[in-house]
Amino acid sequence: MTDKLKPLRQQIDEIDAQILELLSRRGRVAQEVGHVKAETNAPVFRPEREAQVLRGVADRNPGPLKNGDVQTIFREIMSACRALEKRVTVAYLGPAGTFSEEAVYKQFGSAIEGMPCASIDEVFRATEAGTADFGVVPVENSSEGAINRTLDLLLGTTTVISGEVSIPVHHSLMTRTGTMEGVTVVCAHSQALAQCQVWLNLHHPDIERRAVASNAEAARMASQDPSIAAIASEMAGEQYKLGVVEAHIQDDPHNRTRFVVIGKLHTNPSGRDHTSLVLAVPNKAGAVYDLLAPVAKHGVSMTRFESRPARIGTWEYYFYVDVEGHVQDANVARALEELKQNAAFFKVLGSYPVSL
Ligand SMILES: C=C(O[C@@H]1C=C(C(=O)O)C=C[C@H]1O)C(=O)O
Repeated sequence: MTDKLKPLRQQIDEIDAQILELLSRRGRVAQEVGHVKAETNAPVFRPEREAQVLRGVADRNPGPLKNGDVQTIFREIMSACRALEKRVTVAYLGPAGTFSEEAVYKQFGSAIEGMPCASIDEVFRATEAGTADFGVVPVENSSEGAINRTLDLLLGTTTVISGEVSIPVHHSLMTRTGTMEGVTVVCAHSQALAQCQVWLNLHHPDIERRAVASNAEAARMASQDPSIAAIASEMAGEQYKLGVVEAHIQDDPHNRTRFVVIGKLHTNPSGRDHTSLVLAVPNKAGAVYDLLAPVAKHGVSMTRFESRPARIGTWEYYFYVDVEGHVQDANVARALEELKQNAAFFKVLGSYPVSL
């Protein structure tokens, strides 16, 4: 056995030496890129370029490693190379161990400074003030719909959307002991309680449900009190040394949350992009229909349409619309120009690469 392993491990050692040499070369080139950018005051983080690199490695991947795994490795390589230019600071809804933190790492890799914030409002504030270079905020969940606070803040922010990240959201029921003995209350963020309501009704109909600030906070509470069970990610459970009572209790097995990256950076076209806008129309018959006509006319696909009350006491709404393409694409530019003519309110939130 050992005789057979030895030469194979020698091969791996030789390959690792080559990988290390190549990584070092890549790092030195990234440093040069950093110097060129510094001369022209150009931004360090280029989401469109990173998206192209990640799509490229998936397209050219000869196997046997899976595309997603190769992309994870390259995500980290780019993160480490980027950190040689500058370590970007990213604000997100904390504490550590939330799905927002997972989204941050999926977008930026781990060579960053994470800045956990107490609320979505604070993420916007930190990014607007420049305390953070970027912010990552949840915008919609596949089972529960829009994250209204994010939509409301996007309306007035001076930041733009420079990226999107979508991650699978799996919830587990966890306690200190890994059993439900002595448990009188289940704590989680209100979204997570909603995403697990059918399962809870079926298995624990009589246990009190309590909404808390985040799932990670619920996990922290459960770690200190045996009468509390938390619904959170297993990552958060591990952080607080909880035992799993039941894994994957979310009602929809394909449950996902989409996040947007906010910042001051206007992203260039990557070849596969989305553009987000907010619109309002005068309150008259057929106005929404007329408003959206240019989208179809110019062959632009709409991928999302969401409404929010304008909160000015009348039945008026803001419409949050996502379309395929970049504001610099000719058909998108023409459609937006016409949309703007018919709109009482019009704001482009940003164009950015489609998430992996
Ligand atoms: C090296 C660059 O800077 C950053 C790092 C990248 C990389 O390591 O491939 C890609 C884009 C930038 O976010 C670059 O702009 O090319």
